[in-house]
Amino acid sequence: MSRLTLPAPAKLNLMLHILGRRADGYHLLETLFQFLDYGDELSFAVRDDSEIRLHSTVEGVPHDSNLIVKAARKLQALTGCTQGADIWLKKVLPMGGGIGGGSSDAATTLLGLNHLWKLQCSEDQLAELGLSLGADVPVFVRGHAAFAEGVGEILTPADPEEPWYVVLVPQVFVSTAEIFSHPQLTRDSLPLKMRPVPKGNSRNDCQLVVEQSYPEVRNSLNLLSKFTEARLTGTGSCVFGAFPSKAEADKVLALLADTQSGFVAKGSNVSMLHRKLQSLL
Ligand SMILES: C[C@@](CO)(OP(=O)(O)O)[C@H](O)COP(=O)(O)OP(=O)(O)OC[C@H]1O[C@@H](n2ccc(N)nc2=O)[C@H](O)[C@@H]1O
Ligand SMILES: Nc1ncnc2c1ncn2[C@@H]1O[C@H](COP(=O)(O)OP(=O)(O)O)[C@@H](O)[C@H]1O
Repeated sequence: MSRLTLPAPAKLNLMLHILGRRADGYHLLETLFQFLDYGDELSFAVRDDSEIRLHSTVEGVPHDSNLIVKAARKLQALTGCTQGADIWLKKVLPMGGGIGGGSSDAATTLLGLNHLWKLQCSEDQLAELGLSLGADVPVFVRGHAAFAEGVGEILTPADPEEPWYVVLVPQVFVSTAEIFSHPQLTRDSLPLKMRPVPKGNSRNDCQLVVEQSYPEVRNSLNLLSKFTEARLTGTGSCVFGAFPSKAEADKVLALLADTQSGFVAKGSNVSMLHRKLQSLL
């Protein structure tokens, strides 16, 4: 049986402002998403029965709770598809790092199985289905860098610069729910009136609270700040800084390698998943 292998790229939140809170407790955001040419890898093979089997384990995540399995089952339910899938995951992205690994895995599953099962669901349908799995899934389904509003689901395509990034991975798990329920979180940023995001607006409103709660994150920010402006992505724990070339980013990562885990990756406004899918058509 032939396998379809697809990437599930990471994302960065190049800025993140919190404007308020909805009645259901979810926070209203303005954030700029960009992809990285770096991520997990998923392989899919069609099954003739309707089973969804993920053959790789993700630490701490039971099979049926994995966003990959949930995405596949939701797609079957939406379309009435009677085929199943064997799925393999090569996990590269750190979990709970604010770089969207779980959401990206879910989006790759939706697009990959839509292709393999020949469902012809529209991008709008898949993005809507994706939103029911997580606020970050739709941007991965769309595959273009975007300015996001609402809880992250109202997307306007954007084309920020595509530098090389050093991404540091502090060895702590930051819970998104914990940060969003923190009493000291800033929740009153004013909406931006201009697009693209004007210079000087790249702050992340979660950063202060995360730095206060996690000294490892503060330490990584301080170290990277010696070379370039360093910021938190999402609710962390990962921090990142931009460089004009791979060589410069590699050099900085090497200088920090004694105490820091991390990687170097190129920013990309078209996700590598979509580039790969395009090449299959
Ligand atoms: C903050 C962002 C920015 O990209 O990224 P991450 O750091 O998680 O990658 C996302 O909006 C994360 O969205 P998502 O990944 O769907 O969040 P979840 O883990 O499902 O949310 C966990 C909890 O955080 C709170 N939450 C989440 C998103 C949001 N806009 N407002 C919230 O208040 C809710 O209490 C929710 O139950
Ligand atoms: N395929 C998956 N990969 C990673 N995490 C997953 C996956 N499926 C479910 N999860 C759950 O989603 C949580 C958030 O994961 P992840 O998307 O990597 O972090 P973040 O939202 O901070 O970028 C994990 O802690 C895990 O419990």
